[in-house]
Amino acid sequence: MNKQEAQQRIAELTDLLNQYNYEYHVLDNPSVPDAEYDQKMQEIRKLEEQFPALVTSESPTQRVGGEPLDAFQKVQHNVPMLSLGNAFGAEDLRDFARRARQGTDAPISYVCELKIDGLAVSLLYENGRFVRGATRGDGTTGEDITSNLRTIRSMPLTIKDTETIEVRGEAFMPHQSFLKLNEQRENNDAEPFANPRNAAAGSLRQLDPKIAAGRNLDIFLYGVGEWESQTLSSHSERLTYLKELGFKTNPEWKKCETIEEVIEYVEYWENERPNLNYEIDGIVVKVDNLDQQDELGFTAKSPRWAIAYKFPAEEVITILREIELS
Ligand SMILES: NC(=O)c1c(N)nc(OC2CCCC2)nc1O[C@@H]1CCC[C@@H]1O
Repeated sequence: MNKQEAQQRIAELTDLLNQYNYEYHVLDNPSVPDAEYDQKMQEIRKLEEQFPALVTSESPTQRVGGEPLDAFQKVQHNVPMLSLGNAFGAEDLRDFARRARQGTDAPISYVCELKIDGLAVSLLYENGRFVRGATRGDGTTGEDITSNLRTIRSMPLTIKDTETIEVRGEAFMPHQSFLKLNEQRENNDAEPFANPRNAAAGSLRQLDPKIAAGRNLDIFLYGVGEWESQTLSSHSERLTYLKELGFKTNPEWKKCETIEEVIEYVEYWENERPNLNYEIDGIVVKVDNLDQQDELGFTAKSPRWAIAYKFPAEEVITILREIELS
């Protein structure tokens, strides 16, 4: 096979393997057996060994980077990554709705999302390629953890939209991965992680991407920061668009026309929470219409158009789950 043919075959394999990866890690619905995925990964690795000049950063072989970093670079968030005010009961949610109604004339509809208990991250794509990943940090300055975020299999290395778009979400460690990791750590006399959030944060702060690659991290995307075109008019349309682009969005989000509907959603998930295979610490409630979000604006550190309804701490349930699995 000459270089030209190898380049053609590498491109074919890259598209195929990225599709298989998407089906397995985002749709949870693989169309080919693992053996076929492994066989094609073997084939592209061999071709890239024969023709090193043909290796591109989008190749599925490049998910797990090379050398460990010496330190993380700082990243400035041009659009601040804000935190959320809290609500602890239905009345707090009704107060939130009352305040929102004072800030805008049109009727308000909401979007409710499970509040994933992980690490808020920012993913920057340029010309359809993942170019930089960062932690939220203090909201304006985060750390560049691109090489670690690349290792999250459910995160696409390329998307079909070629404009500059910064996507935001929560990186997390699913329960099964957390329990398995702590089992390994205890077998190696290492300190177990207290909870999946700490485990995810600790994994993404490793300077060696090979360590993060072994931690079975996952990610749900829930918003955008910088975006060249900003043509959509609601948050729910954004969630739909992110899914179309191939991002993993949490399937449980719901558009609610009234705050009473929001309260029903919150009560449902307070009961349903133990049946999830990842940690949530509440529900995020957002005003859906983006113009209304702009009208409502922000306080010093959080939006007036969003609030976090907090569930009581889940330590007890986590311990019970460990007992049940041991
Ligand atoms: N953890 C989450 O699942 C989550 C979410 N589903 N949606 C948002 O929306 C942002 C947008 C404006 C302010 C918060 N934030 C979330 O988590 C935040 C990020 C920073 C602090 C919280 O963890």
